[in-house]
Order: sequence, then C-alpha cells, then structure tokens
Amino acid sequence: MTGDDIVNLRHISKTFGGIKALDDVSLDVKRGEVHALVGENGAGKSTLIKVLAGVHYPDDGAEIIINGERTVVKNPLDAIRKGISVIYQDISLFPNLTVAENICIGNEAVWGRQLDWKKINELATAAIQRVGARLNPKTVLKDLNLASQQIVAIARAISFNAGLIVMDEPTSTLSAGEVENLYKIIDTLRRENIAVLFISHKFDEIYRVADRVTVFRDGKYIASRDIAAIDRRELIRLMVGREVEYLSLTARSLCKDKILKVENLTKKGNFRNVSFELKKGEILGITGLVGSGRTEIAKALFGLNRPDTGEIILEGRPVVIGCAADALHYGIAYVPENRQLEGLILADTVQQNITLPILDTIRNQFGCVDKEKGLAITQQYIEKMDVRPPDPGKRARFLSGGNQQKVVLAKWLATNPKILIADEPTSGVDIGAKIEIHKTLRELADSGIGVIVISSELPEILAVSDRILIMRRGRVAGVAAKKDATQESIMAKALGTAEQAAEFI
Ligand SMILES: Nc1ncnc2c1ncn2[C@@H]1O[C@H](COP(=O)(O)OP(=O)(O)OP(=O)(O)O)[C@@H](O)[C@H]1O
Repeated sequence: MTGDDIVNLRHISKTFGGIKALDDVSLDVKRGEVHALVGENGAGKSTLIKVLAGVHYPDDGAEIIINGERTVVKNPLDAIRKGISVIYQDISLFPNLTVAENICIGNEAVWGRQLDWKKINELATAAIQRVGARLNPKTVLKDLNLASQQIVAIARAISFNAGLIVMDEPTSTLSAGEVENLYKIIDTLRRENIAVLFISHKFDEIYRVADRVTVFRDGKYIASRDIAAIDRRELIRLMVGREVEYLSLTARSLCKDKILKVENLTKKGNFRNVSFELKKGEILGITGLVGSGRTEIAKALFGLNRPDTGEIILEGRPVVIGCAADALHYGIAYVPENRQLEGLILADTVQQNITLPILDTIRNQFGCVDKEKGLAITQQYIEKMDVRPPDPGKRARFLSGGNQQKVVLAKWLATNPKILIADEPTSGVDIGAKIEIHKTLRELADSGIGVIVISSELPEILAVSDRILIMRRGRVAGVAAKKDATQESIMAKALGTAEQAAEFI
C-alpha cells in the first residue's frame, strides 16, 4: 500500500450458498489511473465491485482501505460518500427525475430538508461541464439515450468528489461514436486525478484506455501488470490459464441449396429494399453501425417486427411470419441482443429457461412435462456450452453475465432450428467462451443449419462468417465473400462517405 493508492482491497472472499465467488482476493488502485479488471465469465469481477460498492458484504477477514483508511462500506450511498461511485450497465438512476436531480440526490451539500434548487442546478451544471458534456440539467432522464444517461451517472460521481469511478462493461450498449466520446471522458477523468476501474472483455478497448490491468481467474487474483508491459497473448494466457488461438477458418465449399431468400424487405423507418440469400450450412455475418437496421431485419425474420412489403422465402416457399410462434414453427430461432430483457426469465432456473421453448416436445404420455427428459437435455447443453457453475437448478439471475448468454444460446439450440439468428452472440462473453461459441456456430452450420450472426465486432464477423452483409442506414451497403473482406473494407462500406458517417454518428 502506498500514499499513491486510492483503494486497497485485501483478503476479500465472498461465498454464495457454498460457492466461493471470490477467494482471498487483493487489488490496489492508484490515484488517477485507468485500471482494467479482466477475467473469464464468472471469475468474480462484478462480485468484487459489488463488495467495494457496499452491495455485498465480504466474508470475515476482508480489509477495505479507502484513501489509506481502513473502513467498512455499509451500503451503496455510503460508498458514494466515501468517494467510490459505480456505473452499472443498466445505469441505475431515476428515470422520472431530471438530470440535475439525478446528479444531486443524496448529496448532503445541496440535498437537505429544504431543497435549494439554485444550488442543485449550479452543482449539476458544474459537474456536467467537468465531464465536457453538453446536457440540459432540466431534462428528464428518461428522455435521454443510454449514452447520455451514462454521462449523467459520471457527472453524479464527480459531484460527489469521487476518487474512483467503477464502470461495469461501459461500452457494451454504445455505438461507435458514443464509445469514442466515453474514452475522451475517461481521459478527462485521468487528467483530473480520478481513478477509473473498468471491467471489459474487449481487448482493443483495454489496450486503448487502460494504464494497468488486473486478471482474476476462478474467484482468485492472478496478476496485475502495466498495460505497456503485457501483450495480448500473455494477457489471454493469464485469464484462461492456457494458450488460446482466435479461430481462423478458411473458406469452405458450401452446399448450393438455399434455405432462405429475402426479397426487397422494407419497413418504414427501419430498413429498405433488403435482399439476400442464406444457404444450408452457411454462416452469413451481418454487420453495420448501431442503428443500421441489422437487428430490425433479424426481428422481422423472427416475427417481431413485421415488414411493410417484400418477401421471405423459406426453402422455396413464400411465408408470412406474423409472430414468434410462426417463426418457431418454420424452424427459425433468434438469440436476441438484450439477453436480460428478451432472452431469459431471470427468476427461473437454468433448466426452466433452456426447456421453455421445447416444453411441447418433452411431455410424457399423460401430457405432463417430463422433468427427467428436460434435465438430460439441460445437462447436455450445460456441457456443450460450458455453463459455469454447471447447475441446472441455479436461477438465471445469479449467473454471471457471460454465463447467462450461454444459457440463452443453449435455449434456442435445444429447439433444433433450421435457421439460427444470433444477435451479438458473444456480447459480455470472455475470450475462451467466445471461441467456444464460434466453434459451436460452425458446428451448427456444418450440420446443415443456416446461421445468421449479427455483430458489431469486426474480428468476430471475419472469424465466423462465410459471407458478410454490410448494412448502412437501413439498406444493404455491400456483400463480401470472406476471402475478399478486411476490417478496413467493411468499415468503409458501413460508414459510407465521410459526410454520411458524420451525419450518422
Ligand atoms: N447473488 C448471487 N447468488 C449466487 N451466486 C452468485 C451471485 N452473484 C454472483 N454469483 C456467482 O459468483 C460467481 C462470480 O460471478 P461474477 O458475476 O462476479 O462474475 P464476473 O467475473 O463478473 O463474470 P462476467 O464476466 O460473466 O460478468 C459466479 O459463479 C456467479 O454465478
């Protein structure tokens, strides 16, 4: 411990119902540094942050030292008052309050029995200016997009004189322009000597913003390094405990049978004249900036976003997909982008979630759900997707983010689809599991399924796809065979001309 440190965590353990999420972990964060916390899904990163934020109490023996003083963090407001602010992915602010109210609520300097609105507005305006943002303090929070809400959360942290701002996968829901803006804000915080501890699975991001990195594995502290002193290969080895290679799949010869043809699909405000084909056994990657229409097209194919005009032709037959049940009937499965809202029932167990779409196929002769059959299928997919912990009875809410994603994928694979559409299938998933998911998608394609993968991560698109369809502003901007595509050529098509790109961002 040195006077340069804002936080020292020592001997932090946390047990949930017999499972050690954290096992005697330590972490030092220096003043003004940007510190990345990395590790596989379930390594304990979020749990550590929640201990620091006063959401969870650590097991006995833990020491939390803030500003050189040993302390107990009683609850989240106590953490904020001690200079530790956490910005969660779902932001966790009050949607119906204004920006200024959200920044100042609970701040003893201005939030007393009698509210001093002038002071509240002044404090909020000053905090917004310090992050270099332009936001009206009187705007109601819910009228802002997620990126702006995140900025409000950062301004709130600043107004509480945060010495450390913790960000949990802060860029997972941001568009390219918003991500750059957040990086600039992080640079500003560093200049103001405010430390940032952030969790990320994205290597480009870690190397772009971090000064130091700490690795956790299986609930244990593994190592901390200056980012300049560790290359990607070594960082992955520390995370996973072994060497991992990104898949580099060579172009394959494909079967000629078309499974899906989309002709001139149009929906006002969403997409226009979109046409493409998908062959049996093919992986078609769809990419483009956030808002380019990628997800809207996927939802149209799954009956969640009915097109105005155009045709969907399945195995040579035009079909109308009016709802998700129609899509399932035709053998189409859709793994949504937002797993917490659309993909899972968080209060249900892993088994209940995985077997939900196949209940009809696992009934016994009396029409009752055959739980043993359901368990066998669940166990098969837990093993296939390496869900950790491998417990069919665990409630989805208590799984780490990446493991929730694996369960969503498993749930749709269990329907034995003819076409699988996976929207950002590895968002929040660690590097080892990511490569496993890529392999699974390949195996599915090899077994004759047509796979559509939507992703904004270009290395992922290039690693898994046979062909790549690039969307821009609701239209198809180009289609490239894998052998002809590079990150640069895809980006150029996704952005269009410089003027179009500026307008978009
Ligand atoms: N409230 C809880 N009840 C029971 N188990 C929990 C709870 N919270 C976390 N866990 C378990 O603790 C372990 C660590 O989870 P944690 O969310 O900290 O991982 P993580 O490193 O943040 O993973 P990810 O990268 O997937 O978000 C996991 O096995 C998880 O299932």
